[in-house]
Amino acid sequence: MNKDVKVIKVKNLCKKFGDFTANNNLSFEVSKGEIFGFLGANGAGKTTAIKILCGLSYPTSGEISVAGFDVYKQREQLKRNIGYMSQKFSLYEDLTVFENIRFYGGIYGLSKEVIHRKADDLLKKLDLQHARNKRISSLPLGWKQKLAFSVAIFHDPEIVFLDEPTGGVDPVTRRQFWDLIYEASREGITIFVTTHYMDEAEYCDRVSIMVDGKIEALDTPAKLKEDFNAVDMDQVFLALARTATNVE
Ligand SMILES: Nc1ncnc2c1ncn2[C@@H]1O[C@H](COP(=O)(O)OP(=O)(O)OP(=O)(O)O)[C@@H](O)[C@H]1O
Repeated sequence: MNKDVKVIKVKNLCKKFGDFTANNNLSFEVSKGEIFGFLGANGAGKTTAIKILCGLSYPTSGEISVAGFDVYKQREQLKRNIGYMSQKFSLYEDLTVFENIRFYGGIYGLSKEVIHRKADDLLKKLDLQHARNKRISSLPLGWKQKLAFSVAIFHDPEIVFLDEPTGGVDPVTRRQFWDLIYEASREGITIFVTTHYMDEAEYCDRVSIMVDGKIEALDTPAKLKEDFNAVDMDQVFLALARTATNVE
């Protein structure tokens, strides 16, 4: 990780839907190659913030740049320099493995030659050569997710946004998925990930925890555990949720 290079800069981000404030004055920075966990209970405001960081929705106010691009004025450049994967939006089930790779590679403007070369390398790395011409719908969920992640970074983006990428898969497959995340991070890709699995929160370099639209804690998992006198991230998370309930 290169701590000097900040690839995400967020200052006083607010997002309102009418009278309701979904993101309340968020400020944070993410370094190049960092694995940044973006946690919060259901409805805390994570997806709202991710949509803004991906250039899909405008903030109500705040200064935000992603991969060096302004989220108000440079949305198209921003989108070309990021990758995105979620549990819901992922690969086309009716297309084959290779057709999906070719489709996404084409969207990002990669040439036919580059797509073929990189697809060969990718399928070899994932040990999925035999599945090249199989429809996505016929693959196990764990393979789909690894493939979806690899496709999301196929165009070598600066940052990849992962919105609950491992929902519904078993712990062993999730661990393998995280090996791919570590590898991408070592290659300099910044990882911005949301998850409801607290063991995954432990794998992050830093974690922010949002409660009711506000970031209530942000640090390394080790420091958060120390601050909250907790044995694991589950306890940290619960302590914050409890504080929020008491305030109400
Ligand atoms: N377009 C919208 N109009 C009005 N309210 C919205 C809109 N989008 C989101 N919200 C509200 O903003 C709050 C935050 O939603 P958001 O989807 O960002 O939460 P989340 O942390 O991603 O939750 P989850 O973990 O369930 O995905 C919720 O109360 C939601 O109902």
